[in-house]
Amino acid sequence: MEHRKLAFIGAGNMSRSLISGLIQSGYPADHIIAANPSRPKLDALAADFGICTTQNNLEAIEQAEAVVLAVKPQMMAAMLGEQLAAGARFDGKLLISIAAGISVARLEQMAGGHSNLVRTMPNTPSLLGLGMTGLYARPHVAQADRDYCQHMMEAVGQALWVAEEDGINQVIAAAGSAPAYFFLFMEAMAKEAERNGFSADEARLLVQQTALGAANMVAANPQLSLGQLREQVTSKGGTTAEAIRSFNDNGLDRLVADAMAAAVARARELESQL
Ligand SMILES: NC(=O)c1ccc[n+]([C@@H]2O[C@H](COP(=O)([O-])OP(=O)(O)OC[C@H]3O[C@@H](n4cnc5c(N)ncnc54)[C@H](OP(=O)(O)O)[C@@H]3O)[C@@H](O)[C@H]2O)c1
Ligand code: PRO
Repeated sequence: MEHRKLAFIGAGNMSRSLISGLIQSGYPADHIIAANPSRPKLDALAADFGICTTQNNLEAIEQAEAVVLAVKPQMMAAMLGEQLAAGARFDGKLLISIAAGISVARLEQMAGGHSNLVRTMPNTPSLLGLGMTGLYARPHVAQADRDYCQHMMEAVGQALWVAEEDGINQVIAAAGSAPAYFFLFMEAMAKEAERNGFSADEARLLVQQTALGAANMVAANPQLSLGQLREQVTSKGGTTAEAIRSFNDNGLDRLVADAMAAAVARARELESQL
């Protein structure tokens, strides 16, 4: 992929995930700079990945061709306002937002009218090159800038463009927030395995290896539907059938649909507030 000078404004969890994945994919460390108000996360990024760091956002923005906006949504307006007031110029730069709940129209306002913007929604497995990212851009954004963002997200996992901006909120529900759903499910399983006599380490191993195996089975068998893979485990009159019956009797589909709808509703609410 093209190796533009890339700045991350905000060096938290998601920036770390993306930077780790990018470095693993061969992105040159001296082309990445991260800015953050406090030093510890910057020091860890410099030590772990050899990237450049600064506590001065403006310094990072000035030397970058592409700028990843990676602060919390609630901080975005203030952060961009401060940079503009300090003399930041975004002309000729590509802004890439990873923030939930801020529309491109609103970002454009926050960035002083700069409209070369791509809105993305990655997730934390990008850290391992196993991320899933949704992307959206308005029609005027150049193909070269779209390609750069897509290649960047493909360097840390898989990428999917959405045609309508609200699709980003659906990506949040199905991928951005979703690693946490699987962790929650695994936590519940590990708790029950512990209750049934396994040590914490044993319970984690049982759950972790099974989740890894199941996800890999899905990836390795594109010709099989998720339902077919489930059926392969489910012997007639056997144990799995009883577990699945219990999930269904307790309304698993409804629970999942409600949780995903709640994530979308919150994303839309943030869009209306920020
Ligand atoms: N985490 C995820 O799974 C995920 C997935 C997709 C998208 N996102 C999006 O990614 C963005 C960041 O989320 P996160 O989870 O990485 O949050 P986070 O871990 O809290 O990271 C945010 C970082 O921004 C820094 N920061 C605060 N004010 C700043 C400023 N004025 N200038 C520069 N940096 C500033 C914070 O520094 P201090 O801590 O030192 O104050 C912190 O390191 C959010 O917009 C979120 O919606 C997150
Ligand atoms: N983490 C962010 C949040 O919880 C956005 C998706 C994942 O809002």
